[in-house]
Amino acid sequence: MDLHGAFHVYDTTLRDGAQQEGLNLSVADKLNIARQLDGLGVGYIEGGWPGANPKDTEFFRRAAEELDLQHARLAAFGATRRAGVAAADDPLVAALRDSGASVVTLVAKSHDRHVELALRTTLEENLAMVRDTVSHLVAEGQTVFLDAEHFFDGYRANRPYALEVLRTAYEAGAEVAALCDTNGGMLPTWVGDVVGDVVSSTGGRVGIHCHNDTGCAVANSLAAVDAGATHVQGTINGYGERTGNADLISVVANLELKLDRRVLPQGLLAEATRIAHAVAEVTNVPPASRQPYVGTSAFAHKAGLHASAIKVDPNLYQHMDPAGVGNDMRLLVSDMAGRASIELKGRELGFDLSGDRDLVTRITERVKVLESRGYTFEAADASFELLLVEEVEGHRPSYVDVESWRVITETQAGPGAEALSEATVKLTAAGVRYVVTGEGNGPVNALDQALRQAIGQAYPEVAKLELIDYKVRILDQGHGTDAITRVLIETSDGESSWWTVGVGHNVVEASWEALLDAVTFGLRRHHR
Ligand SMILES: CC(=O)SCCNC(=O)CCNC(=O)[C@H](O)C(C)(C)COP(=O)(O)OP(=O)(O)OC[C@H]1O[C@@H](n2cnc3c(N)ncnc32)[C@H](O)[C@@H]1OP(=O)(O)O
Ligand SMILES: CC(=O)C(=O)O
Repeated sequence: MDLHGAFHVYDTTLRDGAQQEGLNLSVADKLNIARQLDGLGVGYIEGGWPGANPKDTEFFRRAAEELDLQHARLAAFGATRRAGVAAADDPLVAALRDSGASVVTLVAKSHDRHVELALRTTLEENLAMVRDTVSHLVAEGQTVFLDAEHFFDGYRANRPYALEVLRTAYEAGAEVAALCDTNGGMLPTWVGDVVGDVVSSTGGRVGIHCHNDTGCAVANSLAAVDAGATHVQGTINGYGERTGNADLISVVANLELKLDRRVLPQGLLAEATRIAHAVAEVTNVPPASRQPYVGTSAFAHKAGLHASAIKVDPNLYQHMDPAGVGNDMRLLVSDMAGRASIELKGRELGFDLSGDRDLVTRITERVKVLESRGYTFEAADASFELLLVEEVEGHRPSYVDVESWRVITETQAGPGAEALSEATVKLTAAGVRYVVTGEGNGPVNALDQALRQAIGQAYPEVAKLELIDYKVRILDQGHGTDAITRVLIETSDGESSWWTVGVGHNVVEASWEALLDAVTFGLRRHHR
């Protein structure tokens, strides 16, 4: 498939995505993301604006040396020459020319008001800026795309001029004119009408670049493609200025899976979930669980009625097979579960509960009662698994017999003195009684230390377990310090992680319950 011919999938995560508030990428981050994007099979990776800042200039230098792209071409982004300056003499145009990128995407004004107010030049000079810059770079051997900024607003204000900017670019050698909904205010039918007119009026290749200010960036991009655009821009996870750009994975998945258009190399869409999450790791922006296609909740089912139909055929409550984008179906257990949810969750965890209606009913009812007391099993799979094992095997998995625990917090007198907690745990493990004291900077930390030191003497594998996240939620607000507290704990053994839950009037008591579940689950996993 000729990715650069039939249809352009153009990623701007490293340029417009990096314009998102709170997102800051180093050169190494950008190189890492570029490799991920190439793994997804996009046709173009816009790497940034060389010449605008040292980091982007450095990115293009290192990309030329270090990136071995299999699918994508690297694009350098920049603006048309300044008014009144020859393109060859404009330092920012020179930086694009010398970037080593084979493609340059030039942002140009196409809205008459912007030309006059922002550029403070004449409409004629703006056309000359477009013409000179495109032809200069084409003459230097680069492929040039034009990003027509504020195109849709400009088209409404002065259609002949907006079209004239595009025609000028095409005549100077631009291969694509991407129509930008820069302020993100468009709706799909409006975009479709304008793109259709541009395609028939200019005969040039049209692209689309949408922002998400109306929540329609993906829909607007699809409307543009439907109307004849053959170049679509977007970003991974929809990063971008303000409310972001079109989420490129949603756009591409819709094109491939719903509209039957091949826009990525065969098989690579199945990498989408992994890549979206890998990019989120680099950007350090937590991935949105409800993100279409690739979110962890995208194929998660909570309602009992859904699960009972899914038991017959998952497609009854799913718009597609999650494997198509590398995602997984998940069953959530909560007070909204019915027997089918429990049965399916059991299957997911390796238990066949299908033949025992009473058992499934008992587990379902127990979950509902516990959830009414504040437990949440959809967020604590490991605690649910222990409950399941207890019901199936008739006893709760246990490696220790806890006799007692206590914790005190002490503050020494004097300026700057910090509170220190000390916990004592008494338990029997593998037939031996242990009395162990642990210290920590808080009561839960001290308890965690004491518990793991005590168990660790009988089961050294506990040393691998690490508490990696801890969440506390007060459940019945209004009761002040008498409220019920729910604690969720995430624990890792270095290979995977799991969540456990504890509930109590006392935050330390709730934490202890979640800690004990966490260690029990870890040991059970190790011994299996
Ligand atoms: C719609 C978009 O998101 S486009 C991408 C925008 N991205 C960025 O702005 C990030 C990178 N930008 C930068 O680092 C800086 O703004 C630079 C290096 C490009 C320019 O910095 P400065 O020279 O300090 O100018 P400043 O940012 O204040 O203003 C932009 C200048 O570019 C001009 N300009 C804006 N759009 C264009 C254009 N399409 N073609 C040519 N010139 C343009 C403006 O008129 C202004 O000119 P002036 O300095 O004569 O007033
Ligand atoms: C070019 C660009 O990012 C925009 O117009 O939104």
